[in-house]
Amino acid sequence: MGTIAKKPYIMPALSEYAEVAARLRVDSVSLRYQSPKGETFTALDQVSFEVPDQQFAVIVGPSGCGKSSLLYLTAGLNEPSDGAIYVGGQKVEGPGSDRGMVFQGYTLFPWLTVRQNIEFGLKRRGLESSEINTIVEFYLAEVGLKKFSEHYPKQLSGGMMQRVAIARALANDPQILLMDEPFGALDSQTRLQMQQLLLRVWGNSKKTVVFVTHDIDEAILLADRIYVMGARPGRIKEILDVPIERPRNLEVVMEPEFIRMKRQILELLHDDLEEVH
Ligand SMILES: Nc1ncnc2c1ncn2[C@@H]1O[C@H](COP(=O)(O)OP(=O)(O)OP(=O)(O)O)[C@@H](O)[C@H]1O
Repeated sequence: MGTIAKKPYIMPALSEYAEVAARLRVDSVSLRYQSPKGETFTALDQVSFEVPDQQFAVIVGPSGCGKSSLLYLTAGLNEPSDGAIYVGGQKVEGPGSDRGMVFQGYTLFPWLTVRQNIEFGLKRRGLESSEINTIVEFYLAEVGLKKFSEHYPKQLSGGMMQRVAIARALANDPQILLMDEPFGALDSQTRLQMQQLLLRVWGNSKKTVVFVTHDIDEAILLADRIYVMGARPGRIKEILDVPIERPRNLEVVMEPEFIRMKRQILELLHDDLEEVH
């Protein structure tokens, strides 16, 4: 008797840690589509993974493995048949401004100028006009479009439009940026420039990014971690950390580690193709 025991520090359960540390948590997500004939097609089967805060996650996989479906579910544009997705610990139950989206098709409002496109979400959120101005000026400079602020989308190149889309998404200060083949429609030169721009902007904003691509070079150049998917049904086959130092420039493709990873990913994708045939 006598000494009063100090109240012990109780460690949060592991799952609580996971929710705090993981900006995105995909928990046993399955997605089934119904064909017009009533047949069920499993697009995603029990997919589970986490993306830690501030990480650049890249999803690669063969065509039809469910990469876009996964992003749409995370965006809240579709609902999983089973399982759940959490962003910042909150279950996704519909679209929300906590998730910024940049997709391949140019999704700018054609009737609004570059400036108006970027400020659109900020106005809707009711921010003061001086604050809106500061944010818009910052992101115009970030993506190098200050001189084009009064242009309309049809006056811009594809790369410039995607720069506006990135600025617009980041201006809303989302928890996570979802990017579905954002550079897929660009010529190879512009694509390389956009990759460097994105790395610079991401380095400054340190947002969590989930980026879908077919391009293995692009995946290794950008990612902290690569999620390799397999098809039929869509699932995560392998999660690979990219142990290449940042900042990364185009020369990185010559590094032995880059070549080793590229070979590893190609083998994983090749296995998947063989499983189908
Ligand atoms: N609305 C839908 N109804 C039925 N099936 C669908 C629907 N949307 C997608 N699918 C199917 O689900 C699977 C996954 O599609 P998804 O577009 O997510 O794949 P993906 O990996 O992004 O493909 P890609 O790389 O070719 O864009 C495909 O087989 C596709 O045909």
